Amino acid sequence: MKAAGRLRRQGPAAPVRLVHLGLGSFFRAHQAWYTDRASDTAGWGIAAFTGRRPGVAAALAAQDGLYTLVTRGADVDDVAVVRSVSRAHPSTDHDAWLGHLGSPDVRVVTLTITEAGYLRGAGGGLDATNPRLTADIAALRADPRAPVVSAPARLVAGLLARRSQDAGPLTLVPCDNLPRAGSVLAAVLWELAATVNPDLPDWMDGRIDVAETVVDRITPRPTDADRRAVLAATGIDDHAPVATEPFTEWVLAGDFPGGRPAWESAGAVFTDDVTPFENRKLWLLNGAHSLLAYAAPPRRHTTVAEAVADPVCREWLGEWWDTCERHLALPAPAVAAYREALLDRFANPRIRHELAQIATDGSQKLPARILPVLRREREHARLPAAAVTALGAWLAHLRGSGPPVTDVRAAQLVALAAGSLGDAVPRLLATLDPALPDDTELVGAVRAQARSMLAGRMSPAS
Ligand SMILES: NC(=O)c1ccc[n+]([C@@H]2O[C@H](COP(=O)([O-])OP(=O)(O)OC[C@H]3O[C@@H](n4cnc5c(N)ncnc54)[C@H](O)[C@@H]3O)[C@@H](O)[C@H]2O)c1
Ligand SMILES: O=P(O)(O)OC[C@@H](O)[C@@H](O)[C@H](O)[C@H](O)CO
Repeated sequence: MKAAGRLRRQGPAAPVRLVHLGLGSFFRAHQAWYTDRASDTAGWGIAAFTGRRPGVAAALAAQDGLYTLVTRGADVDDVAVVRSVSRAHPSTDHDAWLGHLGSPDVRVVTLTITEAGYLRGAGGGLDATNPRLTADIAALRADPRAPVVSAPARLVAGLLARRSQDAGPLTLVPCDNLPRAGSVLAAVLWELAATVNPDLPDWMDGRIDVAETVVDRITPRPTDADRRAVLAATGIDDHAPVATEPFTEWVLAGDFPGGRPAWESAGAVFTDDVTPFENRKLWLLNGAHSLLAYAAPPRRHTTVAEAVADPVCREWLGEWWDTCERHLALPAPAVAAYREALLDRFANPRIRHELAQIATDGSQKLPARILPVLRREREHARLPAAAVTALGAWLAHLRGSGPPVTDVRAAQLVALAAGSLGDAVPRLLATLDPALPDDTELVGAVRAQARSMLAGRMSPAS
């Protein structure tokens, strides 16, 4: 039997001019893919750093940064090697991080650190109660080169290194599913910079830009089956393949004073205002995902594709999308086309997107995906059934329905969810938005929904 091959680079990697933090699956299916496909890819190599665990960095480093992207259509796979990652580093390689951020060659930093990684507090600024963050602040005050762990502190450490080298303008591009992720990042970063070193924000002004962006490509966590599929298709034993869907979108707004790859040559769209795209994506796609993540497991579904094959789940989606549509500033035919395409994307039988993965960190996701539409509806005195279903299902989830709770605030949320449902509902809604418990009609409806789910009344209809 022929031995499996390994991925190796033939020529030199592109020079590092981009840095990425959060070397996970989505970055490899999206930002790295756009950079690989850009017309000037030869001039824009990426140094990518893991957020926490070193595994992917080690696997990629052993393959010279190369990996296979499997683009999984409803019928067939397209398999291609992505070459834009020039260096893959574990998060612990702090000297490499400071070296790249301090380099005048580096002009852009992209981020996928999850919604929780921004360490926002209730008011939108930094979560000053986060022990990781307070430890990082103390470390940076003592030594700007001290190894720090949280994403905002790593960025501030990198900016201190950049200032010491007078390395020129830099644009940060946060690619997480957050409304106005650029503003969110700027708020926490400038606040943290001021806390660590009072002179730093002045230096950052005018030198550090933060772009706004909308990213879209459904990319489930890779599995051993993906690795076997790549081996069967190519004869290569890729230790870090990623499988994704054919659809992809990247909308950006930013000046990029230090330059950037010609991402538009790979299909990215540059605009002045991402808001209409952002609302369409976060509400219609991510909102629907979160609705299904909590409401579909009690009907014994484990993936998005299974859920959308169920007429009851599709009816929830239809209700949710009708509700969102009232508040989208896009022409009706465009929204209709997006909805139709979304149903096909969700139904893709060859993308195994686990509802349990999407259910992670609901405390961070629901405020971005469900609450903006809910608030707009309440302003018109309407009680949107699909939003109530999502919130009731989340509450039921925190009381044991569906997959185990995985959330940065899991311990607190599970404790708040215990006891009488009547007390638990306002307590939990307050964690999403302190104003919600005052809406007695909403509280009553969410309570009834959670009760009905916990009583099993939403278990399989047939
Ligand atoms: N997977 C998708 O379909 C998709 C699509 C659009 C946007 N996104 C965004 O990308 C993010 C990552 O998704 P993924 O599929 O790559 O996940 P992943 O688990 O494959 O990778 C996540 C990366 O983020 C790092 N990370 C996690 N928590 C962190 C923290 N608190 N601070 C710093 N780094 C942290 C991890 O170490 C890892 O490198 C999502 O949370 C989402 O905001 C994902
Ligand atoms: O990646 P998360 O954890 O923020 O959310 C899970 C999914 O809703 C999300 O990844 C979507 O698949 C993605 O946003 C599609 O572009």
